[in-house]
Amino acid sequence: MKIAVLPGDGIGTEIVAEAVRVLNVLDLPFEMEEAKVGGAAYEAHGHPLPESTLALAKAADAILFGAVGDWKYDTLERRLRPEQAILGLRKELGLFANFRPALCYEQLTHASSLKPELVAGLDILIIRELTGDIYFGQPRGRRIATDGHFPGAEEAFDTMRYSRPEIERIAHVAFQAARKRSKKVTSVDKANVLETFQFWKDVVTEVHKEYPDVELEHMYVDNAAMQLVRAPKKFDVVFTGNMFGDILSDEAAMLTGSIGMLPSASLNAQNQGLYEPSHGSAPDIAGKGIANPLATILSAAMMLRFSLQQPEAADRIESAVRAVLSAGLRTADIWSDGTQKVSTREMGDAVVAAITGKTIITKTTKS
Ligand SMILES: NC(=O)C1=CN([C@@H]2O[C@H](COP(=O)(O)OP(=O)(O)OC[C@H]3O[C@@H](n4cnc5c(N)ncnc54)[C@H](O)[C@@H]3O)[C@@H](O)[C@H]2O)C=CC1
Ligand SMILES: CC(C)CC(=O)C(=O)O
Ligand SMILES: [Mg+2]
Repeated sequence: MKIAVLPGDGIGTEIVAEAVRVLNVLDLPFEMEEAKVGGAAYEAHGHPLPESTLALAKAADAILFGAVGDWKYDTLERRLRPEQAILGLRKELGLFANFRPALCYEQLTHASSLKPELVAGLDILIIRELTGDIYFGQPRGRRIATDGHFPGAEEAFDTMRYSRPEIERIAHVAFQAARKRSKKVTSVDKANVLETFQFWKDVVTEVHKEYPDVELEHMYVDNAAMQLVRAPKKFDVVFTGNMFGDILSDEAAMLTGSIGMLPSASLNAQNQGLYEPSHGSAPDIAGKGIANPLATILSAAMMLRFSLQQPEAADRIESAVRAVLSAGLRTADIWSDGTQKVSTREMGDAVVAAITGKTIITKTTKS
């Protein structure tokens, strides 16, 4: 089982180190190889996604990814910016299906910014199309406007587009995922304004005919953003395009307590996958040792289940995460009165201890 390990930038290196330690105690025949990506790769090789990193990712059974980006690269020309590495990997590997499960662990009900009763027991799955939409559409650029409100002025433009096969294949993923859950899909669009999303809605409605056992509702994205914080438990599978999914998944993260709790899997048609937390490189807390590694550790569990056919090992990781939360350990982002604040490393130590059957060290057990 070959795993490409791409930590990236900022907290990426800190959180991936913990996920790798967790994988290492599972006693499975992993072959892990690490490579630079994002700003780190730009510094070392002059490009955020060097050929060698891409080749490693392509040859691997699965990829464990941290995060890329830092404010200091924001003035680079776009093709050299760290974010192009993750976009490039998604495109080059055809990782069109992004799964972002948002689970509110019972121990974290009070860590959410919403009232506990709104999030207790929350278990929704965001399915986001990942290789199309305005993030990849061409043409894009800057030019002098020849029409519009200010002819002759500088302007910038991007292209939102989806083809029928792109929508069909991700719709099948969403309906099939819903079949394994509560059999309800909410397709989120902006069909009232955008032609791309009227087409999305039409195609999703057609594909739905093959899944009569699954309930389909359509919702405009502005309403979906509101309903997610009004009554999130009414959703089961939230299914949407690349940009809306990006935004709604960060919103959903807060239902679970923190963006540091939201794992993700990005799969291609061959079930090869890239596994990463849903958050970014968090330059504001990088190097402080306080980032929450659980989203990355839970992404490693998804990797074991989705790409490496090791469901029992995935269960072991997920049970260990529950155990450390039950023991009261919290990184700063999910800390509340009465719980014990721990560092990134200590959280990793605790998950490792829980997996290996050792006592999870808390302040209470120490004294
Ligand atoms: N897949 C990727 O590699 C992504 C990269 N980015 C990049 O990351 C950089 C920072 O972007 P932001 O908009 O600030 O988003 P971000 O997700 O990195 O951070 C947003 C906020 O959440 C906090 N946060 C994120 N992860 C955390 C964790 N594990 N534990 C505790 N707190 C955590 C941060 O401290 C920050 O306050 C940018 O360069 C951006 O382009 C952003 C999203 C995804
Ligand atoms: C850096 C972006 C391309 C990625 C992002 O925000 C995401 O996938 O959630
Ligand atoms: Mg995002």
